[in-house]
Amino acid sequence: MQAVLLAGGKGTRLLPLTVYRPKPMIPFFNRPLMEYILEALVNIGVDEVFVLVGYLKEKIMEHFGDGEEFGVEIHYSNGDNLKLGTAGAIKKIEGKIEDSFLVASTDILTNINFKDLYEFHKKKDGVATMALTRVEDPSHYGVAILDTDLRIRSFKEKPRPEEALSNLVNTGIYVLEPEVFDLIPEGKNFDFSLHLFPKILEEGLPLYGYPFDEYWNDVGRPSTYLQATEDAFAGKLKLPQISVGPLKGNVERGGSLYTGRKCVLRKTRIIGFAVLGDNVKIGKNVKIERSVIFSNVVIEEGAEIREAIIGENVYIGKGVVVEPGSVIGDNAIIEDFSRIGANVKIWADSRIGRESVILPD
Ligand SMILES: CC(=O)N[C@H]1[C@@H](OP(=O)(O)O)O[C@H](CO)[C@@H](O)[C@@H]1O
Repeated sequence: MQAVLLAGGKGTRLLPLTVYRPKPMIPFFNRPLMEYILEALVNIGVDEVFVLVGYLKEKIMEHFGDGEEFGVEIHYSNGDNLKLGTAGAIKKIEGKIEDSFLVASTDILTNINFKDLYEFHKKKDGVATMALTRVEDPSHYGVAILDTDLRIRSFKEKPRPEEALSNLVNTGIYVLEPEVFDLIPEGKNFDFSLHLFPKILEEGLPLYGYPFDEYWNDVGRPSTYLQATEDAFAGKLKLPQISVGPLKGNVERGGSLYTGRKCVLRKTRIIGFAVLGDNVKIGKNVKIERSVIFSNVVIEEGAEIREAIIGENVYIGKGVVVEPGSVIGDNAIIEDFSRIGANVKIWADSRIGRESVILPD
């Protein structure tokens, strides 16, 4: 079975974490995000994957290589997929697709049953099937309206609240028939949601919706990334090969901890959860609340990190306070007793001198 992974986007909403890594390489429980979806596809028998790369593609190609390590044959598309849009980029692999194929974004975490989705598509026999989930606020997504046979009757990308006629939204997961290639123009910017699906509907071709109840989260924003982390600890999002459990050792009780290799923690107070990458060194009396800290980070005595994401190779000095919603880019140095206010993004490679206060706009 063949699949296509969309991995070329710039990940703007996750800046500054995407300054030096593309979104599919953002660590989630210390593994690149894309590994989870790749593994789920391999588990249902996908044996050939085309990864459509663009922004910082070398990082993805270096990590996933020819796919052997992941039990799958991986090919990468060349060229500038950013200009072509999601659907325009798949046009390039037209000649290589033999049968119905799965397409998925790489910035999502989901427990969707891909096998069931694929079988649904085969049974309905449409030209495309879009996997759908229910959300409270559909205005950030593509919204579908289904008839009783689950055929999509209308689809609107990011509608205004008054235009959103359902709360069933596009999850960025599709099954397509090779005939959709005929609808995609060559070398032109063409997007799945903005162009391809509207065109399928316009031409009166059968497009089906597959609503599912299993976990799905778009981790393209810092808040949804932290929410997915919490959901994994709560067991709502099931992560294969990763067991997340309650605190052990000399870490104070009260929160959940997941660490990579070679981490050193002293008396650390965890509130909610903390996820650490490899080689994170944490000084005495540090307080971490509902935060994710990437690899090679040092956090000195008495610092307080609340609801934040801390990039790789960051140094956090003594008594520093990082307030909720903040994101600290790779290699940043935050010197002793500084305060990073709520929702502040500290750019990669920044240096914040001691006792500084960085406030939101
Ligand atoms: C233009 C486009 O591809 N829009 C998709 C896509 O939105 P982004 O804002 O591009 O992430 O992913 C959403 C699911 O995460 C989906 O609901 C929407 O239809």
